[in-house]
Amino acid sequence: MPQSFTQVFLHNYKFDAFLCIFARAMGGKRLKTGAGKIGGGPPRRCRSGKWTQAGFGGITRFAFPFLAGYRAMTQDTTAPDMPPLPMLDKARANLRAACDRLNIHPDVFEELKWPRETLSASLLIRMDDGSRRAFKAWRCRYNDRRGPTKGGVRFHPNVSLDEVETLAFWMTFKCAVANLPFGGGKGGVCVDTKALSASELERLSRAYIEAFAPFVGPDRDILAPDMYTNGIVIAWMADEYSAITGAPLPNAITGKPLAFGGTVGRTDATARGGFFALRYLQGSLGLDPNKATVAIQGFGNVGYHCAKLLHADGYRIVALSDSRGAIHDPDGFDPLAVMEHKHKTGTLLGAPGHGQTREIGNDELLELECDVLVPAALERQITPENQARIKARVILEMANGPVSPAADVWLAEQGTVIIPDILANSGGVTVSHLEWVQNRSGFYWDASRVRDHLRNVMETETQAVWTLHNEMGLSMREAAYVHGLRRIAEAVEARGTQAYFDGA
Ligand SMILES: NC(=O)c1ccc[n+]([C@@H]2O[C@H](COP(=O)([O-])OP(=O)(O)OC[C@H]3O[C@@H](n4cnc5c(N)ncnc54)[C@H](O)[C@@H]3O)[C@@H](O)[C@H]2O)c1
Repeated sequence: MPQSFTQVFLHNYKFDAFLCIFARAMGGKRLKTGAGKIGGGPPRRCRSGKWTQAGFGGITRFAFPFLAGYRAMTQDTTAPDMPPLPMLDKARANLRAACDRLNIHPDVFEELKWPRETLSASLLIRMDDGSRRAFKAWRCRYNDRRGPTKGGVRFHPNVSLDEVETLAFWMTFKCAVANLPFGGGKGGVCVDTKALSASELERLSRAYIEAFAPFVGPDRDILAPDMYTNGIVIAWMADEYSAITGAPLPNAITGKPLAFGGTVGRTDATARGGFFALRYLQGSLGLDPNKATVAIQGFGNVGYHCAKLLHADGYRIVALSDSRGAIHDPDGFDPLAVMEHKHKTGTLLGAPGHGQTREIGNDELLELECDVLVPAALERQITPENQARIKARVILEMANGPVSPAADVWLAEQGTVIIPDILANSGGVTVSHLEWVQNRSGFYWDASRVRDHLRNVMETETQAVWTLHNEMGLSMREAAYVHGLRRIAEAVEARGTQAYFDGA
C-alpha cells in the first residue's frame, strides 16, 4: 500500500495505465469521430454504461468503482500525513485557527484535513484538425457531512489538483456559511478555452461528464459553472448527463439555461449576493454609495454583474479589467457601455468612460486609490509582494481566494476590511440550491421570490459574521470560518466523535 502522497499518486496513475491496457486487451475499439461524434472515440448517447467504449473517458467510467474505493482507502486519516499541497495547506490554516477559537473536538479537524475523495481523469478528445489531445481533469468531493457536495467546474490552463482541492475546501465552508444542505466539491480541466473551437469545447465539456458521471448525482455531487464554464458549457454537460442517466432533466448540474430547468436569477446571483452583503454593511463601513469609488478586477460573469449592480446603486466604477488589460477613469464607467464595447471589439480596452479614460496595467488596478476593491478573477492577486500598495479601505472578495493568507493578516492589521469569499460570493451557490430545489419539486419560482430569498440569506449570514467579528474581535474572514465551522462541526459531532466511545 503506498504511503506518501507522491506514491499514492504514482500508484493511481499506474493503476489507470493498467486499466487502459486491460481495456484494450478486452476489445475496446478505437472509434471514428467526426460530425455528430463527440469526444475521443466514444459513441455518444451511450446510456448503458457498458464497456463498449474506448478512450480514457470510457475507461474512467469502467474503472470508477475501483478508483473511487481505492482513493478513499488511500486517504484514510490514519495514514501518515501527505506532503504539502501549498494552496490547500495555506487554506487549512483558517480551519486550524477556527478550530482553536471554538475549542472544536479534534475529530472535526481530522475529518476536514483532507478531501473525502478526488478523482482524476485524462479527457481525450478529437480536435477539428483530426488530431487527438488529452486534457487533465479532476473532480473533488471535499466533505459531505451537511449534504451532497456542490461546486463548479473550472476550465483554465493553470488548474491543478491543489487548486481543485482547495476550491472544494472553500466550497465546504461557503455552503455552511450560507446554511445550505450541501458539502463542498469542485472540478477543473487544465485547458485554455480561447484556443478551442466551439465544437472542440463541446466535446471537452461532454467528455468531462462522461469521465465523472458515476462520481456525480443530485444526492452525491452537484456541478455548477465556474471560470470559463458559462451557460452553454453547463447545458452541454447537463445534456450529456441526461443522455448517460436517461433522466431528461438532471438536477445534478445547476446553472443550466432557463429552458433546460435553470432558475431565474442564477446568472447574476453571485454578484447580487456580494452586492447584498456590501449594501448590508455599507453603513457600518462608512461607505456612502453616492460618493464611494470601486475598482473591479475581472469583467466576466461576476465582475460585470457586480459592476452593473453597484453602478445602479450609485457607486462610481473607476476601473475595470479582464485578462487582456485594464481601464481607468476617475469619473467612472457605465458597465453596460463597456460590455457593449467588449462585445463589439473583443476587449474592454478603448471602452468609453465619463471623463479621461486611460489604459493601465492589471497590477495597477489593484493598487488604485478607491474605496472598494472587488477582485473577481483569480486567486492570489494580493500577496505580500503588493499588499503595501493596496489603498482600498474595503475588499469585497468576489473571486475565490484572491488575497493570500499572509496578505490577509497584514491588511487586517492595517484596518482594511475584507469581506471574505466564503461569504461574499456565496450568492451563486445559494441560488444554485434554489435551482436544485425547483428541479426536485417541479415548481418554478419567479424572479422576485428568488431575489428575496437571496437577500434574506445574504443579510442573515452577513449579520451573523459581522456580529462574530465584533464580539470575538476576529477579522471578517476568521469570523466567517468560525460561523461555518460551527455548523459543520455540529453535523460531524451529531454522528459521533471519540467522546461517545470514551463515555464522556
Ligand atoms: N460564476 C459564479 O457563479 C461564481 C461563484 C462563486 C465564485 N466565483 C469566482 O468568481 C471568479 C470569476 O468567476 P466568473 O464566473 O466571473 O468567471 P468568468 O470566466 O466569467 O470571468 C473571469 C474574468 O476574469 C478575467 N481575468 C482572467 N485573468 C485575469 C487577470 N489576470 N486579470 C484580470 N482579469 C482576469 C477574464 O478575462 C474574465 O473577464 C472566479 O474566481 C470564480 O471562482 C464565481
